Amino acid sequence: MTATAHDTAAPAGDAEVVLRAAGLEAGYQRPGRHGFGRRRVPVVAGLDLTVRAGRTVGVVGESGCGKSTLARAIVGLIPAFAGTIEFAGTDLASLPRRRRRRVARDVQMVFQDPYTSLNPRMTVAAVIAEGWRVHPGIVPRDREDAEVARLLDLVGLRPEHAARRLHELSGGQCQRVAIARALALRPRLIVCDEAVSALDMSVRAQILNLLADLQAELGVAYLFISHDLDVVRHIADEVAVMYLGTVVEQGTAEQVFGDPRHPYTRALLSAVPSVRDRPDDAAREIVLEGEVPSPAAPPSGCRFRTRCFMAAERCARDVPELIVREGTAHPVACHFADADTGTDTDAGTASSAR
Ligand SMILES: Nc1ncnc2c1ncn2[C@@H]1O[C@H](COP(=O)(O)OP(=O)(O)OP(=O)(O)O)[C@@H](O)[C@H]1O
Repeated sequence: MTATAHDTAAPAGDAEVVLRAAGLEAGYQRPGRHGFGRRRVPVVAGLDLTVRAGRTVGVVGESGCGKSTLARAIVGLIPAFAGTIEFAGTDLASLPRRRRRRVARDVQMVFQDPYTSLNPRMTVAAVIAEGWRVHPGIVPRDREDAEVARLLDLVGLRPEHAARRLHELSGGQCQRVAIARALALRPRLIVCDEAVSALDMSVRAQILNLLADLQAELGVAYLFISHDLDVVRHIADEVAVMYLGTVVEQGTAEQVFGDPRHPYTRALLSAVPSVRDRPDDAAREIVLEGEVPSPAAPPSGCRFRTRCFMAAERCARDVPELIVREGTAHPVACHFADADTGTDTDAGTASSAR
């Protein structure tokens, strides 16, 4: 792997905002109590997030914390229950379905498994051109073959690949096709949901480098969702740490990896010393006990408190806002974000503070 994206990137604050989610709630419907009616379960709950033009925001968190649900809400696969998803000045969350579909071409998604997200029996050319049927006027019909060839070249495939069917390609080649398909609509933002997780290490590095090159060339922004901190460390300019449907810490990659302030971020990073900016300084491993609680019955106050080694009485009462606090340089949703528990905490094991 080459230099990480944020080694060379310009400061985050100066680029235009392409996506801003505020107080976002999204999730699923479940049968109501005693089997009557249906009730909404907000898996994403009051989430704030900003993505700037041409930048990459990595979203990390344990399995089940709502990363995929966030992705699905942003691209419009599921509706928002509340809050806003402002994209280039328009609130996508409040648009009627039809108009939303029109804006949708600007926000594309690449899924983890191209074999299930795309039709393996279709030719590569048909997969790439499919979006042009839904959003006519992007490429004239008589220019489509040339545009497919250009997109294939862009993602490192040969023109001959156009006639092949997806099931004839390797996983890495399929993911390149999925990226070409997303780029075919000339989006400003691509949501990558575990887009390299199913790939071998060497192919993974190739696809990450491809994404970085495409960003430098086209200025596309990525919301890059991954449970793999090493991958996010490599590709992200900024990092948002998610726990039980909310962002608990967000900052530049240097801030989050070099000076993690939320106890949940500290616990995640302590398990992967290779991603720490200052590995010598890292706390010994903080073992998080238990699982992420059900989004249907989240803890009161701070959602992380039931697994937190720093939890106090106040945490059960007051919801901590995601704000820059005294002693922190970036937003953290913890009442005790300024407490120094860095190297020598008594936090060998997360105690329960129920
Ligand atoms: N279609 C669905 N219907 C009901 N609940 C769902 C559905 N999809 C996800 N959930 C619930 O939403 C919560 C978050 O799931 P989500 O897949 O968004 O998390 P994640 O962080 O992406 O985890 P993973 O990396 O394992 O996919 C989980 O409690 C899950 O059970």
